[in-house]
Amino acid sequence: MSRKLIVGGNWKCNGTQDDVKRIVEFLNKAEVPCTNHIEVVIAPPAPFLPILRSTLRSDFNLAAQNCWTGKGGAFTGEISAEMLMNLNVPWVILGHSERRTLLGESDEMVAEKVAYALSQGMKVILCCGETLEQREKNETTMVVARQIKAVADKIQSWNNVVIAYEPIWAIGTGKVATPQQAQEVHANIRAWLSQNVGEAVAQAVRIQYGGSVTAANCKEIGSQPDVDGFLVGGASLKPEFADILNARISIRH
Ligand SMILES: O=C(CO)COP(=O)(O)O
Repeated sequence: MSRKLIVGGNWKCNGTQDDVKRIVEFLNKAEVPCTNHIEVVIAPPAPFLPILRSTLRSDFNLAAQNCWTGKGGAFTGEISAEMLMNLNVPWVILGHSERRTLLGESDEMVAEKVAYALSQGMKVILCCGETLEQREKNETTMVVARQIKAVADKIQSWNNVVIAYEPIWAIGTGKVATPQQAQEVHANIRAWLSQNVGEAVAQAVRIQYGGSVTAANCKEIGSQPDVDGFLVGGASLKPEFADILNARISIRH
């Protein structure tokens, strides 16, 4: 089955207004030869969403990096899915390992967020991934399955969900997973979905790889059959992000 590629740029908690101008400039100039075959989703820090909405090219979409578990209200510091929809921000990244580990988001909380965002018509990039210690103990498959099961238990449809496999040991470390390591986990995620949700969902859900992706290493990882794109952190703030968008395409098409 052919799945449309999806590449995300997760800026995390980085950038100033000047950086935004500079980044939008190179994004708007980037030549992406075949937007029919690739979806691009940019996730700036929340305060910059409106300026990106009005200055970023319209064929690139926007994502928030988090949202609340339910309807907005007395939740100081939070952002609701309704607000994001109101701002024309259709995507949200949920369950990023930085939020799981630094802010204590549990599998259940992430699953609640995913279910609520979907109920409001949003599209979700659901992150999962193991620590180095878990990988060394051969727990990768179990950990990733547990993270995905929590969500599977709470949602009816996977139509608007993309999974991002981001091994924690590869995030921001320069230590990228080998193409074989990425492919193995992606194939295991698909096998889990096939057994527990259904074969059609397993074949249709897109799975991105994230963790130290650069223009130099993305071709090899992206050539794996179960890798449907990337979630890029550090390199998404640099002009090389445009090369990542193009590099992947030249392999499959
Ligand atoms: O966490 C990531 C994307 O969500 C990956 O970050 P880096 O590309 O900086 O390793």
